[in-house]
Amino acid sequence: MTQTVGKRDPWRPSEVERERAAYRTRQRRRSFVIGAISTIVVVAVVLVVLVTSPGWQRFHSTFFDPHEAVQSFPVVLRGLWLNVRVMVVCGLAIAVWSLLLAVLRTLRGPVFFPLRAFAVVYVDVFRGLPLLLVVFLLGFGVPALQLTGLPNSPLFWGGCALTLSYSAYVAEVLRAGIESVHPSQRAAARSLGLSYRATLRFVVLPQAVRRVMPALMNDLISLEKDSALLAVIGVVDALREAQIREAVNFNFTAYVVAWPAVHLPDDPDGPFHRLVRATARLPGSGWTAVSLLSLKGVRKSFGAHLVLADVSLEVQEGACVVLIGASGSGKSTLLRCINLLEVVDDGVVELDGQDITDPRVDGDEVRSRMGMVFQSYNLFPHLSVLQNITLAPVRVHGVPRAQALERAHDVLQRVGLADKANARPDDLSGGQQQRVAIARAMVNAPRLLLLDEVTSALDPELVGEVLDLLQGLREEGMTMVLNTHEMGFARSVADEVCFLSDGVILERGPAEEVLGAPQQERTQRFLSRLLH
Ligand SMILES: Nc1ncnc2c1ncn2[C@@H]1O[C@H](COP(=O)(O)OP(=O)(O)OP(=O)(O)O)[C@@H](O)[C@H]1O
Repeated sequence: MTQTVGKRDPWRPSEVERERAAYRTRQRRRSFVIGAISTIVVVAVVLVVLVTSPGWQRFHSTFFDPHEAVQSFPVVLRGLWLNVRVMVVCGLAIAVWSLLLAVLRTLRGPVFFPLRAFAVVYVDVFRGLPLLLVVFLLGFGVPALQLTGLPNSPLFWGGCALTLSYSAYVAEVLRAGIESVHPSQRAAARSLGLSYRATLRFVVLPQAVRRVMPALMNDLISLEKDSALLAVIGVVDALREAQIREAVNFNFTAYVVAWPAVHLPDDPDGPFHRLVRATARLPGSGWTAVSLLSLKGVRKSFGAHLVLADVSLEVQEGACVVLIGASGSGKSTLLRCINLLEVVDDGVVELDGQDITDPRVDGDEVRSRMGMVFQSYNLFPHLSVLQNITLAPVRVHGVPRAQALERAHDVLQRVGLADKANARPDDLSGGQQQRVAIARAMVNAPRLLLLDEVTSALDPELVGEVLDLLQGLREEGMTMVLNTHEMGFARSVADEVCFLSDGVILERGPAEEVLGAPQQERTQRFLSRLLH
């Protein structure tokens, strides 16, 4: 346990760090002020040039003179208003339809083949057809069929043409965004118990949309400009009005759019301790060893590559089991199978006596009872530390937001990062990010904590802070299964060490036995390689 009484708190920012942060804030403010002043100056210059130009009177009377107005609204502006309405309504329809197409295209597995195929064909067909042709076909073709029940308005069909055509392009942009989000983000969300839909909504899409925003803005501006094409089927928009007025020979619509510190808890009766004890140990003063997790004959392969051949393991309530083994021996795969992030080919995984590999079991619910921490943290970069931690409690467990925030502050305090609640993950050091990831996995007091090489992405000096934290959890009785290459850490936390080789647990036992006096020749070789 780290003792901080009488010493500088190592997790609090130093004077130098505070000064650097203040300097960065001052720089940001200065850039903002310079940017704002430059913008105002440029806009003012453009306005002065416009208003003092020789053609200003004609320009003004064309667009703003009330004598040119129909129904007290200047006709060109009336056309522009139509453009804006088309853009808003079509924009919304395109957003919904293209998102659906993009998601359909990213579905995997043979069950979704027809939906995926539909989306592929749709996108290819509509991207191949000239927009003008679609406008003609729908704007003239459908009303000509005189089908009962369908509107005859060219504006309606023109809007449909824009929506159908643009959705194909926007769907591809969104798909690129969705696929650009690293799979580890999905794994992290699923490990928190978020359903496929919730993962898409709260983790994948916010990041995807942010990345493709510039491309989406291009499409929105193009949509505004292309709404002028509806003139060919008799819709009188701003450009058409302007042509009728013989006033301008530039695309007014486009112009308008362009303006427009690890403190291990000092208070063992504090809320965090109680939370952990309540779930990690059985009630009463005594410690009753109960098998929380049980693996029987687990088998997993990727294609022809057999990774787990036959793994059986019992993890007692409150125990810490450490998996060791050569790189590629299947340690991470085993953790992912326990967390149902991978589907086992054969065998049984039981949590609290329930067979969680049964296909009828709700995987999201099972995952929400476990916490998983990943080697590369897998924090959600678009959310603050606090939002990362409260996402699962609020969205999966239905905890009221205020209560979730309170819990989040508790765990942040616990991992020594109370002052980083509003920071973004990218603004934290590796060790701090990993502590946030542990806080995120801990916030719902999981029955079981899975830790996948949580220190291997860290600099040696940052490793200590994470190991201290895990050591503290271990002492509080949290049930943990972890894999690590840190043999010192394994020795200090493990109740049992399992050596994985060739898809099986080749040797297991108390840390001092397996690490100190291994029986198997392969374990001896592995350990001696680590030491030299
Ligand atoms: N999704 C996947 N598709 C195909 N092969 C995979 C996949 N995930 C893991 N593997 C393979 O399974 C084997 C075991 O990988 P795993 O990550 O479980 O090993 P590990 O023991 O955790 O290794 P390390 O200590 O290097 O992290 C490796 O050969 C890896 O290439």
